[in-house]
Amino acid sequence: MDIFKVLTRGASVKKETGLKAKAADYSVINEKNANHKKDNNEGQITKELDFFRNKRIISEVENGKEEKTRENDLNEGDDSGSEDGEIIKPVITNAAEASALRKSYKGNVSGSDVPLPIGSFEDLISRFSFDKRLLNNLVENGFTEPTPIQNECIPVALNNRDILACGPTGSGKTLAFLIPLVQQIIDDKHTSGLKGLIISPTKELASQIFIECFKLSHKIFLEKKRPLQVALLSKSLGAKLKNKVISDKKYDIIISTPLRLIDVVKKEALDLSRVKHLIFDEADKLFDKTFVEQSDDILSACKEPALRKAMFSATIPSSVEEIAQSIMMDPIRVIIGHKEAANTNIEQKLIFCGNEEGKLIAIRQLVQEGEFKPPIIIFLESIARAKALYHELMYDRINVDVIHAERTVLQRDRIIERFKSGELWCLICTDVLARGIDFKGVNLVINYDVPESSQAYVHRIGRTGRAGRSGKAVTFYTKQDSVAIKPIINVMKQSGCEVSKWMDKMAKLTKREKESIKNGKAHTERKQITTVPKTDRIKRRRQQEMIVASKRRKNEGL
Ligand SMILES: Nc1ncnc2c1ncn2[C@@H]1O[C@H](COP(=O)(O)OP(=O)(O)OP(=O)(O)O)[C@@H](O)[C@H]1O
Repeated sequence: MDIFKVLTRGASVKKETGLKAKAADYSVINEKNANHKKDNNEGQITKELDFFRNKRIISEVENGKEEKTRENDLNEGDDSGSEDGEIIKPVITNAAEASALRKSYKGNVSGSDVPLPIGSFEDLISRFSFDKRLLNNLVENGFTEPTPIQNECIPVALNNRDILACGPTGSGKTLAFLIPLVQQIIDDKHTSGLKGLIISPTKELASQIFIECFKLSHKIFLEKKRPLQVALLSKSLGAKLKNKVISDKKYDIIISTPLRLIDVVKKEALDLSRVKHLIFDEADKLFDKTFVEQSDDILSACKEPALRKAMFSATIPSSVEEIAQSIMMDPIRVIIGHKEAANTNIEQKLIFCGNEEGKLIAIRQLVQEGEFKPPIIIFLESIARAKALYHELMYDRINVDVIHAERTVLQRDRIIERFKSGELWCLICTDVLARGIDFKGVNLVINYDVPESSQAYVHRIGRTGRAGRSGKAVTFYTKQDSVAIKPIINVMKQSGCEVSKWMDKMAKLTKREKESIKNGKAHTERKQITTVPKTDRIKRRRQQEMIVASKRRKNEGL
């Protein structure tokens, strides 16, 4: 069967054999690996985020139903602590072992009194009296060995130190801040109220962090057999807090976007004065011009003198480092890999398309050549362009949908769920999904439009090649991208990709060009996306208008 037919196959075909089986089975594309992939992905989909189950969890947490289940769980026995006296020897016991381990994953850790990294999760038991229930939750979720960013950041946080951490996309930064946070809440079980606050730039990412945190704190009880309470600050929870339907003392950890949090704090519905651990995920985004004021407001509302602060991202430009150094107390800086590079599991490629029409032709060529292997994410620079490409690819009968800020939360959730389950093969989006979102099996990322900065590029292509998997990223560029493409070539070089001589020569940025990129002026206005001749477009629009008018007449009973 040719690849184009496979791609344009509708969801109805999948229903015959069941969603999971189909989601797992890209067999037509890679027949050799069919069985292997099927086994892997089936497990992954059931274990991974069943999105509607997650939605239920969010609302059950708000409505308190979850507590009942957890109370029942309590009767199954609390095996926290290490009362059985079993002593597990830490794997990393001295500076020489630490240095060898760091060398193996190109870790650069600096600051005063840097603690030894952990060599395994078991190390935590002997070194930090780690909660066994928490360790069990890690293992039950399939996390048996720490990733490098976790090797380093967990002991730093458990030593109650401020952290500035930078590690590749998809390398496990979420657990690197969640594991010590949950342990610290357990250790602090005698004080009630909000102690841990995690800030994320988007709702989707906040929701993903919440689910991870929820799984990690499963069956963990604090003083008086009270379950550890985690919440996502959703619109409805915000309203309940404002109306005092729920007490703001109820939760131990809250995950939120900046604006929603500030809204609730300003209405005095949530008190941040006792927060002891404040974590900024995607910190460079939260301290750029879009969010810096809100982040500052949050910092001011957290009045606890011993407040521990942590910043995590795959990209930390020097401007953010400066801010971090000014707001943190004697921080430890953890860098895994090269700070300016992308994840080395991603094969990166540039395609010159000449002009805008050339980009559509390039996509069709990828399809023809069998390079368009789902699941695929395509990034564009604006909502209008994302919508336009969606219509073009729909017209080509590709199994595609689009996410951007104008779609409702419900629409966005549904599309993400369909993409995660494998029902939807190609997802078009703006930068709203560029950061943090963990779609595990993405095969290919296409930058239909050159991203506005090297950081945006690293995050966009980081939606593939996650958790040790490999992935591909293709960036289209035209004559008008001659400046904007330069930082991308530099990232490719830093990530160890082969760069031809002419590309290398082209990558050198003048002072003026650097300035124009910094001010977002490297792009000029792009031409509309379409390969359909103007007369055909007018014909299509007229047809559409006639259909709408006919429907309206029918509704009006004419
Ligand atoms: N110790 C571990 N063992 C196995 N898998 C892990 C481990 N830690 C994290 N993962 C998995 O790795 C994937 C990527 O993790 P995560 O989303 O935290 O990456 P990230 O570094 O925050 O990426 P990004 O920079 O894109 O936000 C997730 O699917 C997560 O479940």
